[in-house]
Amino acid sequence: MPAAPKLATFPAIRGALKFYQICSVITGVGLLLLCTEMVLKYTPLHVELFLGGSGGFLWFAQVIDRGDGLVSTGDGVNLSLGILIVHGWFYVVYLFACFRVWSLMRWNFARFLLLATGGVVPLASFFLEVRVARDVRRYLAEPAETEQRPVLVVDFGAQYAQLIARRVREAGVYSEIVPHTATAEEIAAKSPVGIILSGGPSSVYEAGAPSLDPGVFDLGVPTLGICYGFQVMAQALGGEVANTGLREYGATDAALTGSGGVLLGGQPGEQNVWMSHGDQVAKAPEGFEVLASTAATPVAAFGDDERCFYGVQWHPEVKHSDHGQEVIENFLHKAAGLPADWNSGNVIAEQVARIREQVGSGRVLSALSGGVDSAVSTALVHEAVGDQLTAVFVDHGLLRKGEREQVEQDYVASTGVRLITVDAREQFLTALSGVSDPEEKRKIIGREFIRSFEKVQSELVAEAAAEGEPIRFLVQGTLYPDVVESGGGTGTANIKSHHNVGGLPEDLQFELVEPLRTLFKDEVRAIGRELGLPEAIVARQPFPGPGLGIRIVGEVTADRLEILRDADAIAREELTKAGLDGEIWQCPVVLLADVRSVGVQGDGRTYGHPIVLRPVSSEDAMTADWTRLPYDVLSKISNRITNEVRDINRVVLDVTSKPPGTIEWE
Ligand SMILES: Nc1ncnc2c1ncn2[C@@H]1O[C@H](COP(=O)(O)OP(=O)(O)OP(=O)(O)O)[C@@H](O)[C@H]1O
Ligand SMILES: O=c1[nH]c(=O)c2[nH+]cn([C@@H]3O[C@H](COP(=O)(O)O)[C@@H](O)[C@H]3O)c2[nH]1
Ligand SMILES: NC(=O)CC[C@H](N)C(=O)O
Repeated sequence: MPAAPKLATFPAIRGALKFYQICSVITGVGLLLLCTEMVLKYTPLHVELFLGGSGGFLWFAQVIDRGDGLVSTGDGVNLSLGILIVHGWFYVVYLFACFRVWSLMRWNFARFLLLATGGVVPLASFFLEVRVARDVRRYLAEPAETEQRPVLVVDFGAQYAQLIARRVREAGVYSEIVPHTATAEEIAAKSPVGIILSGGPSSVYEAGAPSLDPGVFDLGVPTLGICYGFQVMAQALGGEVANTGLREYGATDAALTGSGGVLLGGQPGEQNVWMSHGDQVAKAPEGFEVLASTAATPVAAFGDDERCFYGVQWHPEVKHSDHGQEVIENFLHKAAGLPADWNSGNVIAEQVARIREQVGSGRVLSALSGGVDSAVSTALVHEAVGDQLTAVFVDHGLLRKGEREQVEQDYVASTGVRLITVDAREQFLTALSGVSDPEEKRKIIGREFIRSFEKVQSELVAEAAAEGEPIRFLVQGTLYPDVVESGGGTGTANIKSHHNVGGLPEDLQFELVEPLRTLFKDEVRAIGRELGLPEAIVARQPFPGPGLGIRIVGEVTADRLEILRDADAIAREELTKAGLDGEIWQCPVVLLADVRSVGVQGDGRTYGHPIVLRPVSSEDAMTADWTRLPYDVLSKISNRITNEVRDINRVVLDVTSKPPGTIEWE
């Protein structure tokens, strides 16, 4: 079955259905008239209907068969001929109406051909119209019942849009992010139960600053503005935003005005909030009550209970705001009245339904790396479509020691999914030969991944001798941070092209199935546990898809890979032995292959490469800190690597947080 239509197309689908229904009735009636006209003309009756002329207002004139064809004898307007011409032309309009519904609904081509028969088979258009209207209406009505209605986070290019969405989900309410360019109609089509306007780097009064379709404020949806979003709200609703020269960055004391209203009620009158702004709301819009202020910002929070509009100048989504999560929860539960009923169980039910709808009876390949993300996405799709799924693991030669065997044994043993391993070591190494630019490496790896999946799909099709129909769907364990870092947010910079997002080739033929695309790793782990995946898989530390390829600074060669693989195995073994696996997020081991330093080993001079240890702690990989590992563990790792791994004479520790560094070196 073709892909499911997008929510944003719902208004267009409704319009197209109405147009199609009108056209169906006209075409159906036209066709019946045409049939009647033909019966009258071509059966022994041999008459045609005329308007005006010698026979009166409406009359039948004989048609004479002269042997070489039928000849009209009437004068006036030949209605029979008119019906024929009008129906012919209107059939073109009818086909267009069918095409519109068909393409918006993304039905298959056979269905279009069926709809087209409505204009040539008597009565068919009436039956088809009933079927189409029922199917489309059922589809339009379904999401409200089966899909979670979201709180939409409108992204104004914020660093923290994803963090806001995450905090909302932590409060037990489903949340999605939309760009600020979304129109009121597109937002309405998602049936949001709340809207949160994010922060952003611009100033609302500057020309070209990101703005919001003013119609969004007329949708009657409870709305909370944060920082830039607070200022957008103030400006759009008749307040004033100005640059007074007073700025606040970091920890700031805020004082509630009175009880703080619904938004801040129950919180201490004086509290520490985290600010990051240079502009401020100089005047709250009509109907709003000021709820808090700081020394530099008289209007630091406001609310209009009647319209359920609220705003705060500070960032309640960051942990540094002492009562931040309470602000978000007050907005969601008390102001907007939303229950805390979203959890990983809902995600499973919803995603399973969505996947079934998207994939239908088609066959699916799932890119399985053995990591948490792909293990969970594969398990979800397996739950949805069972044996239609085949998992594919690519051994690209950039894996760690023992990884291939682990994936082949662990995953298959615990899930029973059919797994195909592709040996693409040669292919990847050849493609990477001579390349040392990180982005170029990532793009090559992304492309070779897809080429490997394409190879498997043609082999599978050939194996099943399956009417030659290609496998169109490819499952990837893409998470939200992969999308954002690849520049997939609105106005967000491309930090690095994650192979599964920004590194995909332009000629990609697969339709992607990415059920985890809006989620963070810890949310994905919760879903994995809910699906019954073993802890050994769910708790695995992340390992990037491009593997050791982006941990060799310099050209990737078989020899360098072997060195890095040995060093990595030692670091992992010692960290596990010391019981530190649960404490760190991951510990990339990086080979500075294009760097050499002088050393002394066995009384002789060495000129070897350094290895970098990068242990990091993180909540979601969007930010990270370097992990303070015990010295004796570091010392053990360093000793073993310099002793046991050839060509390595130095081990260094990376003590950079993210930002400014990223977790991986490339
Ligand atoms: N060797 C591989 N074979 C097949 N697919 C892969 C491979 N490596 C990565 N992928 C695909 O790319 C996606 C992104 O990789 P990524 O490393 O972010 O996720 P992961 O490996 O599943 O999980 P984790 O980040 O926890 O290691 C994976 O979810 C998977 O779909
Ligand atoms: O599947 C992936 N494909 C990639 O191209 C990629 N690059 C980084 N990572 C992993 O993502 C997290 C954040 O890494 P960075 O701070 O280096 O961006 C860390 O957990 C990294 O290991 C990747 N995962
Ligand atoms: N963090 C923000 O949203 C900042 C908003 C705006 N640019 C200001 O400086 O006030």
